[in-house]
Amino acid sequence: MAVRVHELAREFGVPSKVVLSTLKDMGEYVKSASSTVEAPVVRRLNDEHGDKLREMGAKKGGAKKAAPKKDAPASTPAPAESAAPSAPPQQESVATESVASESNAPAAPKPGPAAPKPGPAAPKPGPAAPKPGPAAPKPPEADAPASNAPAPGPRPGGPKPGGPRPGPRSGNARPGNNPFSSKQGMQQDRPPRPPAGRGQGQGQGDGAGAPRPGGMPRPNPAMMPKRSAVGGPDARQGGRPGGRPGGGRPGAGNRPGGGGGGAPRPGGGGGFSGPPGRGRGPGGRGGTQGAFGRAGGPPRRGRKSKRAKRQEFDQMQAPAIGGVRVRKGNGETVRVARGASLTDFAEKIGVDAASLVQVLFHLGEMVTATQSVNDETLQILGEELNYNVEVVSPEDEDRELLESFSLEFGEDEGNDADMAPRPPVVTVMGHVDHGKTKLLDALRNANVVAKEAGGITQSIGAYQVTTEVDDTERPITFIDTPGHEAFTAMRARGAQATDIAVLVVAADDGVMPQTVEALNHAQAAGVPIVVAVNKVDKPDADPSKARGQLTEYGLVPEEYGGDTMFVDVSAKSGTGLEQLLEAIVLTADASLDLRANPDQNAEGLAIEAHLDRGRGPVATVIVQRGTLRVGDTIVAGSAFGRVRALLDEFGDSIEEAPPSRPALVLGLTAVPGAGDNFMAVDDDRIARQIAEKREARERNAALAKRSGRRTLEDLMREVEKGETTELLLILKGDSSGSVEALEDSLSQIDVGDEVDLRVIDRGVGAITEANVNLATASNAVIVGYNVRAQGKATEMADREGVQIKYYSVIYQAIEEIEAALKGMLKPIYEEHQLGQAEIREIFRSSKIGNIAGCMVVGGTIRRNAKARLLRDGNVVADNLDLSSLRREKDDVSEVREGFECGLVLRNYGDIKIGDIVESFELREKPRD
Ligand SMILES: Nc1nc2c(ncn2[C@@H]2O[C@H](COP(=O)(O)OP(=O)(O)OP(=O)(O)O)[C@@H](O)[C@H]2O)c(=O)[nH]1
Repeated sequence: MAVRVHELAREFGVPSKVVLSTLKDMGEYVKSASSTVEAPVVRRLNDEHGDKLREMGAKKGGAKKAAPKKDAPASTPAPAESAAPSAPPQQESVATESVASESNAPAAPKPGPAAPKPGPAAPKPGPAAPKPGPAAPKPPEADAPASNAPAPGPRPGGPKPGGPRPGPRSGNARPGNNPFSSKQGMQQDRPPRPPAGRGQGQGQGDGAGAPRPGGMPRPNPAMMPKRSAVGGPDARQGGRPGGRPGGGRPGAGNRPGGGGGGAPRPGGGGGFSGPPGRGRGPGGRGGTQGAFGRAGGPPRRGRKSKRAKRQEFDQMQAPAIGGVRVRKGNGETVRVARGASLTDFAEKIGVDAASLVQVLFHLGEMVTATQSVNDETLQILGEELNYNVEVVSPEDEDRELLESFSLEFGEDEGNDADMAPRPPVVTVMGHVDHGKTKLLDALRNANVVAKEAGGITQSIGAYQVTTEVDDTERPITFIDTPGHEAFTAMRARGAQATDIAVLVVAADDGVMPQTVEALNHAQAAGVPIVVAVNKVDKPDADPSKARGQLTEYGLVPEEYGGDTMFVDVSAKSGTGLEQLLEAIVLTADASLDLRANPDQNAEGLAIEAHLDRGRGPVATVIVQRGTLRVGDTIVAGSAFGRVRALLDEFGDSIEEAPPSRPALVLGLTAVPGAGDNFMAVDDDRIARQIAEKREARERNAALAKRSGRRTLEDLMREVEKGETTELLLILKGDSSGSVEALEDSLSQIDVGDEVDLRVIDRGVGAITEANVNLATASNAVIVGYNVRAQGKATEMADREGVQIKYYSVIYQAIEEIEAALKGMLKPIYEEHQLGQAEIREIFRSSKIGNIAGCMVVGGTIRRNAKARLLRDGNVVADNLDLSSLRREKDDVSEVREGFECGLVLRNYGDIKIGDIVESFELREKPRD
């Protein structure tokens, strides 16, 4: 990645001290000629001073230093000619351009910024004459590469064929000369290697004509017969002994000394060819010669331990990608959990995670070893390493886990004859304040009153009501958490509890943004919708407006010839409720086949769960198939236990819960999450094992997430650079549903890319010391939703300066957090003009510099404001300060139009009569 100063100096053909001083001028502190310079600095050096340095080099000792480069083509003309007739002229141009291309080379591997900056010569295929410098010393070998000349290799030092990123991502569209391509850098299917052996094929055809430099260490015979190829073996060799420490990691086509190959080495190794006769140091990372080993010379013939030899052999087997050696697979399938980190993947394929980080870096992606990476990245990495990566979703994983116990979730047992009808499960959604809660209450109460006078329902998260349709009692299950947040959160977990959605639209308000959101969610889930036009009791109610509006979203009322049932209701006065229930039943009958096998082990979903002081973990489940009975052993997410009691929405004990029946379950060992599936199993042990495995998996996932968290130092660095600001939150709530709903809503807050919000932990129950601990460590804010801090947590939070915010209304929490995020945005300043003064006279003072005698020609000149100097309408100096502003002999803070004044621009003396001094202020602009 980095190159040493003296190597840079050699490259430019100037003494090291020239490079040193140039670097110093650039503000880079570099100690000595052997200090290393990082890739971005090399790039800057090249960009800003490259030409100058090369010129100097050419003048000074051009013949001496630059000679190898310029001479090289001359020393290899024969091969080039024989290889490709067009080569000679091209070689010349390559030779002359090589410097230019080199100048970009160091930047090449840097994926982001470098990508869009294709080196001028980069795309030019110049296979025959890559970095000729090192080639010169070994002309006899030149013929070998010559035979490779036509190979489409990247031009040396031109390793930026559009940047690495697009390459791998675009699959086949990878540029042909992409040194990172699996077809190039790592290919295994290379043609047999000509006996000429060493010195040929600098990775990838690029090195043709550029034999291995004399000093290329250790032409280890062991590596010779293996892997054939144009560039193949050399690519490997390049990475091994030829590599340079750190920056070395030369690899396929990257051997710097060997002609720069594709020069994908970040930091410039590829661009700055090593001195002829000098190996580029011992192997890249992991090279057996020690990353900081000898700087060249003849190979040492010292004894090697068996282990070292073994390692070396392994290294030889390992192809290199952009200079990184990673053992490649043979197309094996590797299963990786979704969101796995490189460490996880590395473990699976038995390589070092750090090398995968590097490979990805070369592929244009910057991730840490423990950071979770997306599916696409895993696939790309797999492709590059010749593995067939199968990303396994948590659902798949869970399915497999259950399969390992010969269990299956989600399928009814038996055949058609075993199926019995089940009631529909309904979720009520709609815009805020349109009356969802009131409607749910009204439905519940109306039904209760009708049935058993005095029965008071408890909120267990769901309830069942009955209605009579065609003389039959038809039960309907309502999920009592209104709003689509919970619905979506569950869907995100692959759980779908809802059969039908009731979309509540207030007749006086019509369709609103969340109405549309809700209907989109329902439609996306393929859930039929019944529209409840609510608040029809209101004088300004206009039920037909909602009908008309919803038609535009594909919900056409039956009365308009569509197939969506619209019912006018008033949750307040109770009108239309029976019709609504009927509409639900009819819609279910018309569009769904709601049947389940009641005679099997129960399966379903946990829709709510919390920790009850007296009763321990309690969960509301909705049975989807089978029948849940007291005494059953169940596993729900990572909780398990034997059902101690089942309660219905009246708080009454029930013995069993058939399909679609919501029930409160007591007896679990832990609180499951909303949306977790549950199933009854025959054996306690199985339940425990499944729960434990799930818990371990969750823990690992959480750990991976946490370790991927940026450290405070990272954060500070980023803030300093003005890159991102992040707000970390820990959410605690009274139930898993509310926590999930809150998290889901928070994730939808959008304040642009500058600021990030991340929930690093969440849970049900009081805020504990452990929460405060985590918040302290990660500088997070704790949000308590309907919960309080427990024990010493408050004290500890005060001591540690951890902020705890309490809320009992979700929207308030969201609003405040959104405001906080906006507060974290850097202020936007806008310029505000104050006035202009014309310089009429200049007084020179040896003490305070040039004093401008001015006339304020417009507005006001203010001392504490900023100033700029205009000459003939052009800005000649900006962002200046006034060190003094005087009227007559008095210091003043401002001078208005029409008055004369004397002013001094701080640290700026280049003023002329007739110049205009403009005074302006930067005012903070409130964000919308
Ligand atoms: N006049 C009238 N007012 C109603 C009706 N239904 C609900 N309201 C009122 O509308 C307001 C909002 O009702 P909620 O049930 O809280 O609405 P919501 O959709 O659940 O609101 P959020 O929970 O905030 O999303 C309350 O003041 C209700 O009393 C109705 O049918 N007629």
